[in-house]
Amino acid sequence: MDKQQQESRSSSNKKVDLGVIATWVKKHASLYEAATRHPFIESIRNGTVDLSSFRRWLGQDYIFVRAFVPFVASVLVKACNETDDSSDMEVILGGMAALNDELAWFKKEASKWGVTLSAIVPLAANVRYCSFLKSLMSLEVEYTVALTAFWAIEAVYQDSFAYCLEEDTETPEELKETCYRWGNDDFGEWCCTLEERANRRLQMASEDVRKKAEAVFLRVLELEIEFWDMSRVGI
Ligand SMILES: Cc1ncc(CNC=O)c(N)n1
Repeated sequence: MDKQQQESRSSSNKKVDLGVIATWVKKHASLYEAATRHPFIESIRNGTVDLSSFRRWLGQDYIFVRAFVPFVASVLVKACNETDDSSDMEVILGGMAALNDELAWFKKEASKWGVTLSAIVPLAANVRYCSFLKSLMSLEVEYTVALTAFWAIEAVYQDSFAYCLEEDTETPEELKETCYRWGNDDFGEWCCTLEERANRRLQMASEDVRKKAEAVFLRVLELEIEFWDMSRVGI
């Protein structure tokens, strides 16, 4: 193999290694950072978090997760119908199983913080996010697009809460369990697997579907930022 061939080969290998999603995260780094290093997350990490903000986030997130379950179920149905590879189904099913524990955890955590879940009224940003999830459940939304959204939604939480658990942070002891729920290494690895599954689909997708998936990724980041913003609304 001559030198030129080697170079083109190594540069194309590099592209494959990076993956479509990693190139998007790089390309939209400032929006990604705004979603994963939000002032609410920074305040947990440096210990200045206002506990009424935390309570508000907790109640709103319970409502979100209840809407998230049927969305994930719709991704699972699409995987079963459309993919040639059963690994996707297994990864998605793992995510669904975790949501079962998560709903129980929210109830336990809410009672610890004196938050009455049955009395929570969804705020505007939450309503917007939940209707976005609903729109993604449509049969017209391609599996690859829905899978990318699923990855993005999970990755923002994983990245944000793992950041609060890094060494030499001031995260309050009583919030560590919450951070650990999404910031733990197993969830991190599961998110990487989900990213790989999404990358695989994106790579074989048409330009049109890839464009739609990128737009959905950006919309998820915006909605996550608005969701974190909600914690700051004074009541
Ligand atoms: C607003 C929002 N985004 C992502 C997650 C994480 N996924 C499931 O728990 C979440 N709980 N809430």
